[in-house]
Amino acid sequence: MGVQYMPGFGNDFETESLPGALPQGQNSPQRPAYGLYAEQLSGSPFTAPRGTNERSWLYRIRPSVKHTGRFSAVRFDSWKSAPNLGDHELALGQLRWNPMPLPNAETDFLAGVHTMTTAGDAQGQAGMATHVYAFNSSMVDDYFFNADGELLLVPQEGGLRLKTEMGIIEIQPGEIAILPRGMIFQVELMSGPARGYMCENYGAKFTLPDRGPIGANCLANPRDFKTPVAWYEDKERPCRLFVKWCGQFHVTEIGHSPLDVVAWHGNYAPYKYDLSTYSPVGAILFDHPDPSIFTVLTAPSGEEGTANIDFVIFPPRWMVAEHTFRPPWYHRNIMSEFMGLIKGQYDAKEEGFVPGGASLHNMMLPHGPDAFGFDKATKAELKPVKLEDTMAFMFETRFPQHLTRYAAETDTLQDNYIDCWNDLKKRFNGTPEGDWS
Ligand SMILES: O=C(O)Cc1cc(O)ccc1O
Ligand SMILES: [Fe+2]
Repeated sequence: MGVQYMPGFGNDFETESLPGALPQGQNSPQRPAYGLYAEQLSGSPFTAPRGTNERSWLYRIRPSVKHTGRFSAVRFDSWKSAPNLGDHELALGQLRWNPMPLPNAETDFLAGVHTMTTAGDAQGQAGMATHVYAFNSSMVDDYFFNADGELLLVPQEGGLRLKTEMGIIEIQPGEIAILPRGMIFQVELMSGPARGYMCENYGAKFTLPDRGPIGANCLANPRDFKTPVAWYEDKERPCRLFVKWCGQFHVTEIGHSPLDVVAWHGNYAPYKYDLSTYSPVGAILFDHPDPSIFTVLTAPSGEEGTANIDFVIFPPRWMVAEHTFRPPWYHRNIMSEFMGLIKGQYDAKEEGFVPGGASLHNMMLPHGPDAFGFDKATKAELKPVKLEDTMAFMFETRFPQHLTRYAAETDTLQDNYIDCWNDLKKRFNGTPEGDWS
């Protein structure tokens, strides 16, 4: 039987993998069915307002206290947390990277995560980190949870099977998954090696952006978000649970799998989303709108309209704007923009920004189409054009993004990125027509 999901964003779901395992009418019966233990997992303070109050009730073979023995410190040196300042000497600049190579040595998900940037402060529960991952082996008896934030996974190559406490999620490139803070999970490869991007959100959870005058439909529609049905493994053999907690890693050895939730109900749960179900709304007469029209998920910061993180995509779409420079305009931004490319080409950078690669346009640093893209767009015949077979994305944050030493020193860093604007020539010649040759 394939993996099954329940549709909806932030619903109050209920699911059981054995008949009658989920109590009805109450959360904490004296003796739950099947001898299960009842346990609450709180994703918000008890007293959070209804709209942001998140918790689930899990009915499991063992309570979570049995899934942690004594902890000991362990290191994953390539996974960094904010604040992580001053560990490299690369000067400020607009930056771009080639794809992280797939590893030769056996590497699992935890070892394959390499942090590119950190922003804000994990302990202050504000900010984020951007990571790239590449790995070639599945976690077998190892499990993990991240107390520092929820994880947004964006595969670029290779499918992932995310076995979580609350069910199994399978994602391919073009899909994303969100694993809530504290959720225990294991990552398996579905076929070959995997590469992709991950955003770690230290702040308030991702939610759907308000649509304002767009109305009740389009952009990311709630029914296209999928939460897995309950699934468990009753596995008794030596296992390890790794934990990331305030930027440090710890491990505890247990004699069984912690993925033992037979039934659950609630609204704190992992989910996936297929980016091809995003219904973009854009310019149908003239001008290039702000990229916020392509926001899939937003993680608010407490200040209205000022996201801790916006997750934005640049999906296939028609370009029809008249008398308009159609690609992104030149830009300086108080928000900091980390971009990746899942497939195809990005219209502002047809060369150099390749699938699996990344770019960083940090707070107030100018960016925009390269000279080739500018030339092409200013000379283009403005008939309807479809941007096809493409999917770029952006993790945009209100906080400046600080490079890790890995990002600053890796061989994949392009040393000539800023040359892409070299050939933008002066067009001003004192005449109203300008020099558009
Ligand atoms: O290409 C970028 O860096 C992101 C971006 C996209 C867009 O549509 C408008 C401005 C902008 O910076
Ligand atoms: Fe920008």
